[in-house]
Amino acid sequence: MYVSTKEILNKASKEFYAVPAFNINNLEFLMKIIEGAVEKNAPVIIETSEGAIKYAGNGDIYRGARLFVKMVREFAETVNIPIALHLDHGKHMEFIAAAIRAGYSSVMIDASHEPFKENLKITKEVVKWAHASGISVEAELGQLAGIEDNVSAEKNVLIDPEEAKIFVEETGVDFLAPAIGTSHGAFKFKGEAKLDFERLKRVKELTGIPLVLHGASSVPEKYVKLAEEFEANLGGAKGVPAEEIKKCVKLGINKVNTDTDLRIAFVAGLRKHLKENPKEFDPRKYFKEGMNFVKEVVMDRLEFLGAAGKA
Ligand SMILES: O=C(COP(=O)(O)O)N(O)CCCCO
Ligand code: NA
Ligand SMILES: [Zn+2]
Repeated sequence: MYVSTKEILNKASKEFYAVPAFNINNLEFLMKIIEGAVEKNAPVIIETSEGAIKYAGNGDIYRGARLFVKMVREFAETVNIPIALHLDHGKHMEFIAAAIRAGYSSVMIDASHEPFKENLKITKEVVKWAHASGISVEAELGQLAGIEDNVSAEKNVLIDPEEAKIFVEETGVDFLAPAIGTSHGAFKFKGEAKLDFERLKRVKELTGIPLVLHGASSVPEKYVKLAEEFEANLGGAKGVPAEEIKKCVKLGINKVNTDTDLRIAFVAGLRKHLKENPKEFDPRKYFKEGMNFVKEVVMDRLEFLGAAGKA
């Protein structure tokens, strides 16, 4: 079923589990995410960045958004698990407009780089606009950047729980992404992962709404090593250990954004298959191994987040 993201996340928030939000840019990743979620009988959120929409629409934003809605709806309407489609890191109004018009389940307005008052103002407007079309909204407070030696980067990027309370009350936003020390991509921490759990706990207590963890890829050793065996150069790649993410779920994280792990899993399989099958030129064959690794990551994440069996 194609459902609202709010429906999926409110249930997760009540029962203290989390649902992964997997980024896609193409059919292949979408196929394996859905396959994995069906096998785990789990809800799943598909998300696309502005870049993915530009890529799919070959520069035509509305066409790209529409294409993803049609692809995801086609899968959702033929399987028995709840599936939502979310615009990730909506920063420009034309993408938010296209996502709302195309029929996305939810949109993120990411104005976290703006000062608090400005972020609040912009988010409040987008909430009014999206809610008028029955679409839920995610926003971000604080900025995604690692914690170096337990103090946040000079820009004080971690979320302020008191500000979060005001922000949620004033904007009516449906879910919130608190910056607690993670960052995007494959090189998240210099030393060990450092997340500010106390801060997360406070934000949940003061806002009481579903929370989103960005930069939540674990960068599993298994796929990094395999990719490097086949000439990839991912030295220094480091993610958030699953145990740390599970602690975040216990403290109120309900949506866990995952992009990098799928990319690394896929490229490991692709590199391996191409190297081992120099005669192969059928994409349905040489994409297979990487697609199967994507499915492995999907199923493992659905399991450890507690979403398995919750469809
Ligand atoms: O928060 C995340 C997931 O971040 P990651 O998968 O890199 O940990 N996203 O919003 C996905 C898009 C960011 C680029 O990767
Ligand atoms: Na998002
Ligand atoms: Zn993110």
